[in-house]
Amino acid sequence: MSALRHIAIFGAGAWGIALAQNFARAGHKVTLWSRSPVDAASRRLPRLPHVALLPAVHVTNVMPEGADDTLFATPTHALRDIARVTSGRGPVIACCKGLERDTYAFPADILRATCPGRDVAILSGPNFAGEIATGLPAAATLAASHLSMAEEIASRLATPRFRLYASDDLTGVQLAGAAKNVIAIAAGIAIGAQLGENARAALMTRGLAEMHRLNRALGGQAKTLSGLSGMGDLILTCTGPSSRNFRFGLALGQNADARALALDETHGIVEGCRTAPVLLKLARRHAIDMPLVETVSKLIAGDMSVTAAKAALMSRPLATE
Ligand SMILES: NC(=O)c1ccc[n+]([C@@H]2O[C@H](COP(=O)([O-])OP(=O)(O)OC[C@H]3O[C@@H](n4cnc5c(N)ncnc54)[C@H](O)[C@@H]3O)[C@@H](O)[C@H]2O)c1
Ligand SMILES: O=P(O)(O)OC[C@H](O)CO
Repeated sequence: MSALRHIAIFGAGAWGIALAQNFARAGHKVTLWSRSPVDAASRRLPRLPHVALLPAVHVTNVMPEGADDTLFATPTHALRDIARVTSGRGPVIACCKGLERDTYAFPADILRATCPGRDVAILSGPNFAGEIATGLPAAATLAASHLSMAEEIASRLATPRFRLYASDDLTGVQLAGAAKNVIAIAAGIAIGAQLGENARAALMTRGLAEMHRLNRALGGQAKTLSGLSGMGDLILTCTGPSSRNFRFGLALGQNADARALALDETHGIVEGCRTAPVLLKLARRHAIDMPLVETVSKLIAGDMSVTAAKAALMSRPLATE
């Protein structure tokens, strides 16, 4: 295992807590930054109240200093504001999955702009926070612009319970992480509306085809979409009932007032809701057809019913694959 490090994590939500526990369990010193005042004595944080923080995790709302590695586990829309006020040395690693609304920027673009001169990386994969927080085994992709950089960071941050696979495909990894949340909403809708398992499998597969089209146009590598951050995360999020994106879709498919649920972040961020319309605009900029992403965007906005969505998708011209 690598030498012990001081790791700063911004965002004390579900993912920040899980990462903190993982690194602390491996012996690293962890500073977990929370934007709200913290009751440090309880060693429990609201998002995962069943998890008692390990002693090596120091929770604070004061900017951490002197960390070897800095990770961001905030929602994507909060990343720019947080990253621009951090300082320090060592790599900055975004662990969020999404696209910024007005700029169409992926997390690595945001970190490049806000943390000039520092190495930038992305951590993404099939990772439910609750499982990692309790020490169950998992794996993810660690991507950077150069493979040697990704390998170096991955070897430092991998732990006995969290394997990291290096990649030099920032584009593919980030596109997959953003898009799978949108497809998971579609999968949830299919199950919620009792359209069946066949429909879910078809949505996942055709969703993956849409991801491939845009990935190609953006310059991402096809093989990335078969990896942990691609297929791996797509499978987990579309089939794992603890996915917030899937659960949001499920509620939408059951005609529940899901939009209110998505906007209420007290139950955790539903990134796919914010991502869907931005992803659609990005695809249009590149003249890429993403009918599934378009349909999910309309359903989220309340501009289409599930019945109309089913009819529209089933009556599209037949195609090859
Ligand atoms: N939960 C998971 O299983 C998981 C796994 C992998 C990746 N992710 C990704 O990690 C990111 C964070 O997810 P999460 O599950 O931790 O969400 P969460 O809703 O549980 O927590 C988000 C945290 O960010 C903080 N935050 C929100 N807005 C902020 C702002 N403007 N400034 C500062 N802090 C702010 C919140 O207070 C909260 O502590 C998302 O992009 C998500 O897709 C989540
Ligand atoms: O709960 P979700 O839908 O945000 O998914 C969490 C992770 O991204 C799964 O890898």
